[in-house]
Amino acid sequence: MSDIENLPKVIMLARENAILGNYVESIKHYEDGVSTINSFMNTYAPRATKEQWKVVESSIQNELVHVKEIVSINDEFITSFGAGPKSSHGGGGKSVNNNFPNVEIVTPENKYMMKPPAPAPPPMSHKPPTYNQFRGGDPYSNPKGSPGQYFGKDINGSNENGNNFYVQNRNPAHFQEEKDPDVWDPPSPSRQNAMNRRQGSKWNSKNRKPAVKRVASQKRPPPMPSGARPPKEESKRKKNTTKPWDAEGPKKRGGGKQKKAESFLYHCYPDGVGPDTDLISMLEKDVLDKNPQVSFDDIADLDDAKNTLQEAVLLPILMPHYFKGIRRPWRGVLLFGPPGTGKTMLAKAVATQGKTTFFNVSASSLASKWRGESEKLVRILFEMARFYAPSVIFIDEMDSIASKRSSNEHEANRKVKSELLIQMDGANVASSAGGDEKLDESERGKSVLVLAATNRPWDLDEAIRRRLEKRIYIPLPTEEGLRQLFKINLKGIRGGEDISISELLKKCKGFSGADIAILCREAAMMPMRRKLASGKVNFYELAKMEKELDVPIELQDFKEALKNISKSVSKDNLLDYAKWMDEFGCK
Ligand SMILES: Nc1ncnc2c1ncn2[C@@H]1O[C@H](COP(=O)(O)OP(=O)(O)OP(=O)(O)O)[C@@H](O)[C@H]1O
Repeated sequence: MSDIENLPKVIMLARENAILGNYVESIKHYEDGVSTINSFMNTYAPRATKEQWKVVESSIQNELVHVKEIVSINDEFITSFGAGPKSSHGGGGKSVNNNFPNVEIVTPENKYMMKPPAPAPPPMSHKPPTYNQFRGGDPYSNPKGSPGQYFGKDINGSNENGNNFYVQNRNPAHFQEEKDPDVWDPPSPSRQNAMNRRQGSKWNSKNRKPAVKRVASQKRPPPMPSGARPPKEESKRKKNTTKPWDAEGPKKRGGGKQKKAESFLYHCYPDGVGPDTDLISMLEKDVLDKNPQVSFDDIADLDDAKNTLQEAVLLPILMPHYFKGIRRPWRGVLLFGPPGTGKTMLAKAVATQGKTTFFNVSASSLASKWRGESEKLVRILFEMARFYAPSVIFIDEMDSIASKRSSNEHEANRKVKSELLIQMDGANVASSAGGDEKLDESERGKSVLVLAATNRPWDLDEAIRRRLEKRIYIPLPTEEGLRQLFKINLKGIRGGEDISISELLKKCKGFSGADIAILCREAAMMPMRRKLASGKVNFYELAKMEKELDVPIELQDFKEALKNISKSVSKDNLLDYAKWMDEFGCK
């Protein structure tokens, strides 16, 4: 616990060191902070607060990424100007640069002898501080985008004289004669690299080559954005599909460095920093579900759907040679049906059983939260899925991003939809009709399956519908299904002798799996509610009676609970599903 209490102090040190240019120290403190949060989340943190801790962790990670970015750009700058040892790591740097013999470099000692620098040109990039600095921002102010601004309004990046250490020590503007502010220099190699990093993301549509289906003879396209540094030897190696979160993996392969290269982020950017670091980190953190842990046995009923999914996902992985040509794996599978019938559980079970990497994407969050970046996000998502293949990309609420096209549709929506179509066409390495014959051994079985779910299949865009080749109806549970649902939900809970399942089944006709789960939860709380309603105890006294309240659930409890709960799917709704199933569904 004491570690977590020290967290604010650690982060404060990390920020202060970043501002003072002591990046090694800063990174060390940030990493300490992140690991403190992680171990706290895994041990003491109350369940209810975990989401909030994740947010805190993510924002600290972001700051860490930016500090690393500054270090990397500084190193690059220093290398290209031959400025000797890597001063960006916290050292002072030389006062004279041998490549620029007539030009003094500003140090804290000689800074007041310098001429005021040329006014800064208009900012090109709205984001990281390093760009302003490379563009010759005014070092005697705290420029927009300085580390001070970057690390929070309450922290300024200045020393006691009001000057910004970082900018003073590293700004190329100081190395130059006074210039016409309206005339910009051509970018230096290092500046050009920096610009390319931001602008040259391969996921930006204008930089992107048209999606091409890969065949065996074509190797994976180079993942690095143009202009960024070439990947180090480690990441150039043949793709390793061992999951990075596999605890045994790195040990077997001998160390943390390799583990890094196996993550998609480090695969794209060997030093962990690049224009799309934020998006990749977000996807790795929020969308990549490392451990869905749902088995088919946890799911009641739905035998047909289970068999179809096993055939669609598991068999192609197990028998890749059989699933080629006309038997090639499905490109996409749609699970449709009323809400709360187990579609998400099925998708997770498929991923768990197939030991595939599971990407759990909620379409609405993809469309709204990342508006503007959604299209790029889709591209990175599929690229990441290919990297971690075999993978399952589960897109819940598919209708919300892939609804029918209309003339007054928002441009952003249209773009996301088109991107989805392009990516689905190229998603499955083994799905191209002719190319799969040429696939080499390592590519076989490394498929990416798009598994989509919707409660409104009739709203889907036709082109998307066509790519979801297998469309499986997930209906309300049958009577046997309801029986299994009670069994699953009441596992580990004592039931009174008087509970008649057949009586309950009659009352629960038309209930979904989610309705049954809620009913069982309500019934299990009834003894506690009765005690409270008797008026004999208050909340505090109740809290001391935990053992006394843990009594078997009785039929009466279910009857009481049924007064508060009713089915959530209407008959009309069921007719709509049946109609759509007749027209477009697969048996
Ligand atoms: N067949 C089932 N077997 C076991 N539990 C089920 C089943 N169907 C639903 N449930 C229960 O309902 C909850 C919701 O299920 P799930 O999220 O898979 O439904 P869904 O069909 O994806 O719903 P939605 O369409 O609203 O997203 C589960 O957490 C589980 O408790």
